[in-house]
Amino acid sequence: MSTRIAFLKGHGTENDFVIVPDPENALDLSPAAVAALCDRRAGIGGDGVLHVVRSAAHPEAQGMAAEAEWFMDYRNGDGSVAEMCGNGVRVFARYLQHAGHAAEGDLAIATRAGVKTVHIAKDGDITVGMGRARLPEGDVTVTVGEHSWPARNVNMGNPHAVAFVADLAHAGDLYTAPPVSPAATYPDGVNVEFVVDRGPRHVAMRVHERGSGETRSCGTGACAVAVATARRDGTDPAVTGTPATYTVDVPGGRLVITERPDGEIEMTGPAVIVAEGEIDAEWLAHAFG
Ligand SMILES: N[C@H](CCC[C@H](N)C(=O)O)C(=O)O
Repeated sequence: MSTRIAFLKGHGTENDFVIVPDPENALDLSPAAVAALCDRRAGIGGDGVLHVVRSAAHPEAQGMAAEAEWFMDYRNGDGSVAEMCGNGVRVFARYLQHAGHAAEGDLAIATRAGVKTVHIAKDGDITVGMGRARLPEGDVTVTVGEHSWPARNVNMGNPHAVAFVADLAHAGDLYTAPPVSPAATYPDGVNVEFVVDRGPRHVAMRVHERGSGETRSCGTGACAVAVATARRDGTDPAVTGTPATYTVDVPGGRLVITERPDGEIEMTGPAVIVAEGEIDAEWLAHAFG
């Protein structure tokens, strides 16, 4: 029998991930291997992979090792690398707790968008310090079939285009990436969110994620949506001097986003480890070429 590789399956508001613990960064997780793991028929299935590596063992995280012992090497389901994954950080923290590497309370996690502070609460919810949003000047345009909308360009470490629509059904089937123009705005692709109002400080969204397609939830996307909505509503905390908290309903559940007057954004939501098992290393090495 060939070597076995441990994995776990987890999700945060049904944004689901294959977790691959690899403290010494010994595995060669090629884009093809990631796509094989995420394949929902021939693999384990997931929107992405959380490769769990000690920061000191990864060239992109060594500089953060003094601050954060663990590095979330996040990959999208198509094998591409993304700067940040909000739901992924919560599930990553839950894995560290599950594996005995973290307890309730605060911990720091290294990511490609810098070190994120995480709080694991007694009630099980996890809060992530997501940092500040960047909102480059100028709207972009999102198109689905006959419909086009202006959209806010919001960067949460990764790129987002946030469009306010009258009905989430107008986003269509989201099987393919909605065209965003000018395309040059996002040379490396973009996550596209569609938003409707549900009440005061309460919205609902759908998302087409770069590298994963339509997902049931996007943590960085929910933050981008909350920030864009606060600008639309005139509740920008930097202007009002008071924090703005928005409830963001995603198809897979609910996230709560608070932006503070200093621009720092906190996201709170659930994270669940569903299963654990072993992968045949031979299969992974040859899956999908
Ligand atoms: N697809 C995203 C990364 C994952 C984001 C999402 N799953 C989240 O929870 O933030 C991108 O390529 O920027």
